[in-house]
Amino acid sequence: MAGSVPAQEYQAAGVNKDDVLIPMISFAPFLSGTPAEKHSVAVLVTKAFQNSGFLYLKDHGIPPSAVSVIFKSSALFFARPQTEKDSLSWTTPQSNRGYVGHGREKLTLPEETGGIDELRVSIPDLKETMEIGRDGVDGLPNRWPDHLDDEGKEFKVVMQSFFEQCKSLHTQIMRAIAMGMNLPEHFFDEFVDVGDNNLRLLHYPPVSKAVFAQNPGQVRAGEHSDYGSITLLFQDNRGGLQVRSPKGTFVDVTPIADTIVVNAGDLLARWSNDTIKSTRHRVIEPPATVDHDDSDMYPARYSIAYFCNPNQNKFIDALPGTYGEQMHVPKKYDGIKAGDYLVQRLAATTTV
Ligand SMILES: O=C(O)CCC(=O)C(=O)O
Ligand SMILES: [Fe+2]
Repeated sequence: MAGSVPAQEYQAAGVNKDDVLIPMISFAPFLSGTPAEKHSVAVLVTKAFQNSGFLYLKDHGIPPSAVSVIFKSSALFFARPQTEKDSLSWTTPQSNRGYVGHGREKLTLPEETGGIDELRVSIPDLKETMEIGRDGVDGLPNRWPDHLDDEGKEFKVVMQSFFEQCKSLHTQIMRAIAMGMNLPEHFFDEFVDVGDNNLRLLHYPPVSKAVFAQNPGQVRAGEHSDYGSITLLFQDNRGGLQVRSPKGTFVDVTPIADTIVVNAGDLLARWSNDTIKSTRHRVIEPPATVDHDDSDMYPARYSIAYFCNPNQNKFIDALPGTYGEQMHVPKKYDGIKAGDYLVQRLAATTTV
């Protein structure tokens, strides 16, 4: 494009190992740059989704102060007595809202779901989560702690506000993908405007090092891919997130301050006729290099995942330009309603 800014200017090293390239991309030029700058960033973002399925996003418009408020509020929530958390329990995959206690979810690969109950008992994920959905959906209330105390009221306010900020960023990133795929910039707007997204607060409690020594298969969160369009992941500085490389090794997605790890989910991969990759990832005990203390416990880890989805009622069928006789590329999947797809996937990993 004439006058366009070289793409490299917005891209710095993130992770580059074992054929996994996770670029660091500054989003500011997309949000407020010239049309040429915007286009350059859109191409970079789309390439990252097509290449490793992962990228680090900086200058994304969500202020660090807002993120730190959410982490604080999340830590306060998980510090509540177990009985209070249990009173806000997650109920069904359709609702996907509420508190999920330790060991209740076991993230797995699709081919493993037959043995989910046995797996959950033998090597449960070492985590607890709080799931927050779009507010105001008939019959599917969020499990807010606002009736408990002032801290619970505050929790509701800050989470609602963060939910909206992340929802806007989802729309912007989908606009970047649309441009990068030579679709009209606002192509996806009508697919994501409802905000059928899911804000998941994660707490991986401190865990004895012996647990990992005794169970070679033990992880903090099992290997899986995400289900929806994209995930916005905010991590603390503890580490442990890894993606699976094409070589089959696991590569650390090292925490980088003030960035969001953004990855594509299975539904976006399907929508793109697999031109975009939904890459498997997991959370292990942090890499040995970080772990030089003498304690026999690994400290806690907190993270926040905002799972973005197309509107539940939207029919997701292969995107224009991703298949066709002229390209000699067949359409790989039947169309499916977004809500049906997501409920099927959630039902496979969690017990009611
Ligand atoms: O905690 C993390 O860093 C990742 C969690 C995750 O991948 C998930 O919940 O889908
Ligand atoms: Fe994930």
